[in-house]
Amino acid sequence: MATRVRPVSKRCAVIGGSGFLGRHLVEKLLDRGYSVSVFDIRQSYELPGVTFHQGDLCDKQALLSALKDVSLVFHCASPAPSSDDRLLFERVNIRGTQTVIQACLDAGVQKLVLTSSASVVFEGTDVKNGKEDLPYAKKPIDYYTQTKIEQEKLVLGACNKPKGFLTVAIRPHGIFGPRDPQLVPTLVDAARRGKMKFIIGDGTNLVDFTYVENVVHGHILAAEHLRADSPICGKPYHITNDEPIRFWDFMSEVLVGLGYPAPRFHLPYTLVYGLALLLLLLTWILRPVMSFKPTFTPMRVALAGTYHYYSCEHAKEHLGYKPVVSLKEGIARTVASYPHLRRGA
Ligand SMILES: NC(=O)C1=CN([C@@H]2O[C@H](COP(=O)(O)OP(=O)(O)OC[C@H]3O[C@@H](n4cnc5c(N)ncnc54)[C@H](O)[C@@H]3O)[C@@H](O)[C@H]2O)C=CC1
Ligand SMILES: CC(C)CCC[C@@H](C)[C@H]1CC[C@H]2C3=C(CC[C@]12C)[C@@]1(C)CCC(=O)C[C@@H]1CC3
Repeated sequence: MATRVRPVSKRCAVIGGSGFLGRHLVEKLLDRGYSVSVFDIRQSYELPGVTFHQGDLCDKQALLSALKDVSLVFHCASPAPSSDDRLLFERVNIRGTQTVIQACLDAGVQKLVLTSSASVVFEGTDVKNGKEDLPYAKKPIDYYTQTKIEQEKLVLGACNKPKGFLTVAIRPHGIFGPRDPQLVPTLVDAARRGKMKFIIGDGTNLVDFTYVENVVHGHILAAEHLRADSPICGKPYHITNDEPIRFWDFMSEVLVGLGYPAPRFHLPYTLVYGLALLLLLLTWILRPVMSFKPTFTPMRVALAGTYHYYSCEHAKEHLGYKPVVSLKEGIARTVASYPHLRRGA
């Protein structure tokens, strides 16, 4: 029997495909008939239809073998924001992204979709219904954000219609869902250590939390709309759930869903932010003798106590984007996916 040959245009690569978002993206791409090449420094699963290439994205030769016969690349690799390691962020997010672009050009890749972040415009002060034309943060709140800005500029700047190399950036915000190693585990860890009794500020600040499948949907729409005659070339797009929620209501729903009490007592924002700065200073001073990671970093306190929600009108208009999973359903699926993090488990 003759084997069915997939068209070349249905072969894509996901750099960072072993991660939380990357794996969800890979699964949806497979559903949609793509064959996928995953490039990552670690291999976290096996799936039929996926070829794994283990390597560091700063290594162009390693990347080139993963990009063979690939016309579309998704770049969603990054060190974890909590690592706060300046040199690592600069190496991977800036120099590594330059290497990714060069490898795409050398391999004849036609489309590059970057996972950026809505945080590229966040400076620790309120952003309400922020659109894509907000300026990049002049004083980025941490090294992660600083290097995500440089990364986005590099990818969007590399868009070159005459060369047939098209790029676009997706800016998600507060991604959550099954298998997320960051949001729910950090929250539950803080709750188990009795640190989730307090609401920072008055608790009315609205923010975006975006269910992972909506973020995946935005990426695939962007890839499929990326053509030389499309207005999306070289542009960033916010992808959110389009349902801003109070930060502390979201935290409470997840905590209560997992059997923990909701935070109740209010603490002034400036006091907690000041304490977080002091704690950060202490970690630097004590680094030669001991190392510890504070739960309440200035970045987390800023995210917990300010408004940060973004408009996804441009994505609706140019990509035909509409969230596919509501916030309520996303929270329910997420809570159900963490039985091992339930209180008493
Ligand atoms: N989680 C969130 O709330 C948000 C995430 N993002 C962005 O989404 C993307 C994916 O994030 P997550 O899935 O949450 O993170 P993750 O940590 O689960 O996945 C990142 C993947 O990148 C890989 N990686 C890191 N350094 C690498 C290197 N040098 N070479 C090859 N692979 C490398 C890791 O092994 C990991 O599998 C990142 O670019 C992140 O900046 C943007 C907005 C919000
Ligand atoms: C201890 C509590 C005050 C907070 C626990 C939850 C936090 C770990 C998360 C709440 C908002 C999240 C968030 C991100 C990481 C996890 C949180 C801080 C990002 C920084 C991830 C990377 C981005 O690009 C932006 C995200 C904004 C929201």
